[in-house]
Amino acid sequence: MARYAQEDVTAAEVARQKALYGPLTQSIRELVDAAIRTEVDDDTVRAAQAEIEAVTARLRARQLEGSYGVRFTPSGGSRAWGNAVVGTRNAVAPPLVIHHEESGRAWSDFDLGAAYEGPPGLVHGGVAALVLDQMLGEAAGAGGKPGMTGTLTLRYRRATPLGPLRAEAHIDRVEGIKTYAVGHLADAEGVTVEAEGVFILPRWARERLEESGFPSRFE
Ligand SMILES: CCCCCCCCCCCCCC(=O)SCCNC(=O)CCNC(=O)[C@H](O)C(C)(C)COP(=O)(O)OP(=O)(O)OC[C@H]1O[C@@H](n2cnc3c(N)ncnc32)[C@H](O)[C@@H]1OP(=O)(O)O
Repeated sequence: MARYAQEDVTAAEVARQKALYGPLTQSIRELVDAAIRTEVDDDTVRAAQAEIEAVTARLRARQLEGSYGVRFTPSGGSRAWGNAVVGTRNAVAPPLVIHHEESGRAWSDFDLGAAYEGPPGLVHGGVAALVLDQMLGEAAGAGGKPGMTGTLTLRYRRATPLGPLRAEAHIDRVEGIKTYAVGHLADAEGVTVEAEGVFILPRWARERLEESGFPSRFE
């Protein structure tokens, strides 16, 4: 079963894999967008489907048993390459590159295309929640206070258009194992969705931290 794991891998190997899988993931994103928007004839669609199935079979020739998990590297970094928002190997993830500040701040400029639509031309509310959950969690982690989302509250102030967007978050306050973070999603006109959440270091992590120095911050 996938979980948090410590792996013995060099920085050069991580870089090699990133250079290999990053472009693969981007190609699959392009494929998803193309499948939504194509207007080619039926035979071309069927031929494309057969080719995609052949590629899928090739990739399945050798694969992990479960999901990717989160892997800690000897240098103290971590890889969450299957993550639904930032995973390097996850084409379902919006292409989010998140920047951090140790003061407990995170932000990202990104573009959401046709694959993230809810109402016509607008970002799906669940996708906005997905992005903001991660963004608030990253702010908590950047401040050295990571946790699982306990409660996340969103206010959709106005519709978010597909296209270029910015998400920002910061730690509002810390109360022991509970980190309160706030943030928002914005388009060029200003804020569209506001979020606040509490991120809690779960009991099992607290116990492991006490026992074996489980990393208390992610890099
Ligand atoms: C450089 C930076 C990189 C950053 C990388 C990191 C990125 C990561 C980003 C990831 C982002 C995405 C992340 C994801 O997607 S995380 C996935 C979505 N979240 C979950 O699945 C969480 C499921 N729930 C749990 O695991 C547990 O219930 C948690 C961990 C939440 C608490 O279980 P625990 O066994 O520890 O709880 P406790 O009973 O000892 O209580 C402890 C305290 O907490 C208070 N409480 C309990 N539950 C809630 C609640 N639901 N809301 C508010 N408060 C709650 C409780 O009253 C008590 O407070 P107090 O009475 O002491 O005051």
